[in-house]
Amino acid sequence: MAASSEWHCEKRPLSKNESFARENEDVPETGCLSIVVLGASGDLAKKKTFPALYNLYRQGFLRKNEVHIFGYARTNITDDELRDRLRGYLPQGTGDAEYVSSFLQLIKYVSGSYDDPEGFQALDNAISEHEISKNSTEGSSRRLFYLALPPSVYPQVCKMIKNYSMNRSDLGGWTRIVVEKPFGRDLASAEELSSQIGELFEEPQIYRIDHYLGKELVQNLLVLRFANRFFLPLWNRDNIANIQIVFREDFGTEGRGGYFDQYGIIRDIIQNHLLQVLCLVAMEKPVSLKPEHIRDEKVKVLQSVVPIQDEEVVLGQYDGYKDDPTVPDISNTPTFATMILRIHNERWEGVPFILKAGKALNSRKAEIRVQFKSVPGDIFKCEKQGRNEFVIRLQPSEAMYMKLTVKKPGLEMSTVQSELDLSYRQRYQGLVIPEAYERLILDTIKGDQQHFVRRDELRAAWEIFTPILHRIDKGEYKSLPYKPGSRGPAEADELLERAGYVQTHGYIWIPPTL
Ligand SMILES: NC(=O)C1=CN([C@@H]2O[C@H](COP(=O)(O)OP(=O)(O)OC[C@H]3O[C@@H](n4cnc5c(N)ncnc54)[C@H](OP(=O)(O)O)[C@@H]3O)[C@@H](O)[C@H]2O)C=CC1
Ligand SMILES: O=C1O[C@H](COP(=O)(O)O)[C@@H](O)[C@H](O)[C@H]1O
Repeated sequence: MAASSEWHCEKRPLSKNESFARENEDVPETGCLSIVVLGASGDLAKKKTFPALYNLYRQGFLRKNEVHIFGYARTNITDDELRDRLRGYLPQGTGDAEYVSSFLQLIKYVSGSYDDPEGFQALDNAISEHEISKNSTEGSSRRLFYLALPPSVYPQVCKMIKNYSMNRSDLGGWTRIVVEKPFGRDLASAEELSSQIGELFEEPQIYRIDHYLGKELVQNLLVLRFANRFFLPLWNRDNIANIQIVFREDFGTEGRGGYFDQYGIIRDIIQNHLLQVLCLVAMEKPVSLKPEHIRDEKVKVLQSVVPIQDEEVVLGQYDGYKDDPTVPDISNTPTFATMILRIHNERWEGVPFILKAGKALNSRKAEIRVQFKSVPGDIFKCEKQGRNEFVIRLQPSEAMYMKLTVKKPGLEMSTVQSELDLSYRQRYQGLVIPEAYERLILDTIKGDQQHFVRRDELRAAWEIFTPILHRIDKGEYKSLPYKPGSRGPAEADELLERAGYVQTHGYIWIPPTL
C-alpha cells in the first residue's frame, strides 16, 4: 500500500452539491446578530457557551461587522471583568491571542435580575444601540437568547424577554431562545414549563438543547443507518440480540452535588442524552431530512416504549457521594443506573435496549454497542469466542468498529476475534472535530431545529421515566453502594447477562495510535 498519507482526509470546503443541507440553508441570513448569554457568570457559560461562540468566531461563522455578544446576570461586574473571567477558558494556542482579544471586545455585560423589567430594558437598550451602530435596518435584526440558567427561572426570564427585549421588527428579523436541560423534573413539571414558555414563544422560536445531539458520531447515526446497504437488512430483531447505550464518567459530582442530588443520574443523563441516542438508533427512516420529519420519527419510537419493569432496573450510589456537604446524609439519589427499555414495534419487539449511566466509574466513555445474534449452525465451533458487535464510540477518541470472527493468521485453521476499525483520529488526521455546543449554536442561528428536542418529544420522554422516577423519589428503590473507580454495582452486570448480553472474553479493542 502507498504511504499512509493517502488515507488522510483532504481538507477543503464542501461544495453546494456535496453538502446535503436543506434548501433554506443555501441562503445565509445577513444583518445584525445579537447573542445574549443569560447566566453569563455561571459554569456552563464560561466552560461551554462562550468557548463555543469563540470557535464559531474564529472559523468565520460569526462576523465582526454583524455580531455582538451580551452577557447578562445579577453579579455586579464590568465588561472587562467578565472578559477576564472568560479569557482563561478560551484557547491559548498559536495564533489564538489576536482572535481572543478581538472576540472579547465583542462582548458587553449587562447586570440585572431575572424578574426585573429595568434590567431587561437596559439589555434592550444595549442591543438596540448595537443594532443602530451597525446600521441595521429594522428587518434584519436577529436576537438569540441563550438561557444558561437554572430552569427554575426560565418562565420569568422568558416573560421579561417577551415584554422588554424582543426584536420589535415585524419585517423579517427574529427572536429565538435556547433552553438547557433539565427541562422539568417529571411529566407534570415539564408540561407546566412548556405551557408557560409556549404562551410566550412559538415552537419554532424555542430551541431545547441536548448537547449529545451535537456530537459528531451522534450526528453520523442517520447517515450510517440509512446510507449504507450493509445495515439496512440487519438492523432489526431478526439479527440484533441487544443494544447498549452507555455513558461512564471517571469522576464524581465534583462541586455540583447540590444540583445533582435533586436530579440524579436518570434525569441528568438517561432521560435526555441516552434517550435521544436511542431514538436515532431505533427510529424508522424519515421521509426526508427536514427537521419535522426526523422529529416525527423520534416521537413514534418514544411512544412505542413500554413501561419499564422493576426487575429490569439497577440503581447505585458511589461510596463517598454523601461526603459532599451539599448532599443530605440520607440521600438515596442514584449516581448510577442500568435500565432496560423495550420497544413494542415490528422492528424491535424482544430486543432489549440497555441504557447505562454512571459517575465515579472506572473509565470515561460513551458508546453504542450493537450485539448481533449468534450464527446458526456453528461449523467453526467459534460461538464461545464472542458475537459480532458493532460499536460506535462517541467519546473519547471517536471511532466505530465492527467486532468479527476471522481465521487466525497462520497455518492452523482456527478462529479469532478481530475488528474492522474506523478510528477518526487515524482516518481523518489533522481534522478538528467541532464541539457539540459549537454546532448546535450555529444551528440556532441558521434556524435549524433538527437537532433540538420538540415539545411532544419531550413529553413522550418524560412519560417513559416519570413513573419510575416518582417511585425512586418515594424511596421505593434502593441505590446499591459501589466503589468509586469500579464498574458499578455487580447487580448491573447480572442484569446485562439476564438481558442476553454475551460478553466476549479475552478480546479488547485497542484504539490505534498514530
Ligand atoms: N454546567 C454544566 O456543565 C451543564 C449545565 N447545564 C445546564 O445549564 C444551565 C446552567 O448551568 P450552570 O451554568 O452550571 O449553572 P450555575 O449554577 O452556574 O448558574 C448559572 C448562573 O445563574 C445564576 N443563578 C444561579 N442560581 C440561581 C438561582 N437560584 N436563581 C437565579 N439565578 C441563579 C447565577 O448568576 P448570577 O447570580 O450572577 O445571576 C449563575 O452564575 C442549567 O440549566 C444546567 O442544568 C447543562 C449541561 C451541562
Ligand atoms: O449534561 C451533562 O453532561 C455532562 C457530560 O457531558 P459530556 O459531553 O462531557 O459527556 C455531565 O458531566 C453532566 O453531569 C450532565 O449534566
